[in-house]
Amino acid sequence: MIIGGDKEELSAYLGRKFDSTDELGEQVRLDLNEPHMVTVCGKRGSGKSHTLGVMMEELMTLPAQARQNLNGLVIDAMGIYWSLQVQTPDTDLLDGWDISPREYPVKVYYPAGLEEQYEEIQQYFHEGFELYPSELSVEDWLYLLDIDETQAQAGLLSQVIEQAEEDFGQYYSIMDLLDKVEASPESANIKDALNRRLEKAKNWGIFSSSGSKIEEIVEGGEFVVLDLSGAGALPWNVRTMLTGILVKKMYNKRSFDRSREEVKKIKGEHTEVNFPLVWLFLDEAHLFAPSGHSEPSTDPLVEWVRQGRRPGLSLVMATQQPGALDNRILSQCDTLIIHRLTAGQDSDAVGDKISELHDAQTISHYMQQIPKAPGYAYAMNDDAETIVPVKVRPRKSWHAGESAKLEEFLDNQ
Ligand SMILES: Nc1ncnc2c1ncn2[C@@H]1O[C@H](COP(=O)(O)OP(=O)(O)OP(=O)(O)O)[C@@H](O)[C@H]1O
Repeated sequence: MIIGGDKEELSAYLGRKFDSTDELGEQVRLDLNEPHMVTVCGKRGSGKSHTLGVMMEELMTLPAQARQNLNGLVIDAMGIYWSLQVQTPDTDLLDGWDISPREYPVKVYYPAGLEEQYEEIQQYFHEGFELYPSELSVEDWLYLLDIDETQAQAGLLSQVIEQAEEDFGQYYSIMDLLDKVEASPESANIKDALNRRLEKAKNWGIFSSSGSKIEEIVEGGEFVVLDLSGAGALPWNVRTMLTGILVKKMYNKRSFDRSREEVKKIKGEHTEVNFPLVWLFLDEAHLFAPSGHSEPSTDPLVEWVRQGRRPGLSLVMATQQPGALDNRILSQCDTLIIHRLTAGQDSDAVGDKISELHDAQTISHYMQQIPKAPGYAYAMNDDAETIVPVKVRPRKSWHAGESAKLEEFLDNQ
């Protein structure tokens, strides 16, 4: 069966149906033809990141003509999806699934200024990305540098940004801002305080002039992993800011391109995609769009899930805590993959969503039936009348989300 569609060649092999016996049943596939907003949820260790990895693998095996018009983009805050490039060593797990180990041609980007830290592992981490400081508004900077707008530093920051824009247009660096601070007639205390904060921002490695601009990395036919784990250097608010900027840019570019395609269609002319359709993957989504307070990525993500279908934008998110996710996002999701959840706020959030289905039981009913082992889930789609029990297939590539064990470091391993 294909959840949410009917074209097998444009669908993802997610896994096989399970029931109360040990036998697995028919294939369960997910539609990839239309844009979808997918939430994968479940408690720690239930198999969410693994399921995201399976969907990434499936996107990369779509027919070539489909693939060249889409981009798969993983915002990888945990630094675990680079391992799609390595085939799984757990070949025993593949028995009975009719699949073989595989490596995938993924391009991994890291913050350009952190090149040295990534040197040892550059076989799998290919290229740096960078952002111009001018991509951020004065308000963004105040937020990132943790400066209150009533502080004197805020006034100085806004002045130096204005001066840098006058002198260099959009092409100024943090060094230029530091020079302007130095030349300012402000008191030494205020200048020192702002300098310290700007120096810190320089060390994040994203305001470098040696990498690719983030919008240049989203190309048709490519599968891109943006490693925001940043060798531990990127504070969380920088990750959410970067995500917000990137999501907003992709949304704007793709929306405009869709209008162009529609005009061509009306004129009966052949259309080609300029900016590709995007499947965006986001793990730990509740940290990027939390309920209760707003992060810089919240509004761009809400807009993406609300308006993304027309321009062909999809989102696959994973979260341990669906109850902590902005509920404008959960309510716009058309597809849910529910791994094992514990009772409480998170089950309730998902329970509300599945109660929209005609024949659904309560969430606690499903959680009583689900096996304890990782990889079991229930899948539902707004258009389907049912909720489907599925054992997610094993990964063909290496899953890097496993816990580090001491035994790995013993000589005889
Ligand atoms: N469908 C599956 N088949 C086989 N093994 C699986 C499957 N799903 C998950 N696993 C294994 O279970 C373990 C936990 O999976 P995973 O890392 O995806 O959990 P998670 O829910 O993302 O956890 P966390 O919330 O801690 O990130 C891993 O060792 C993974 O290889």
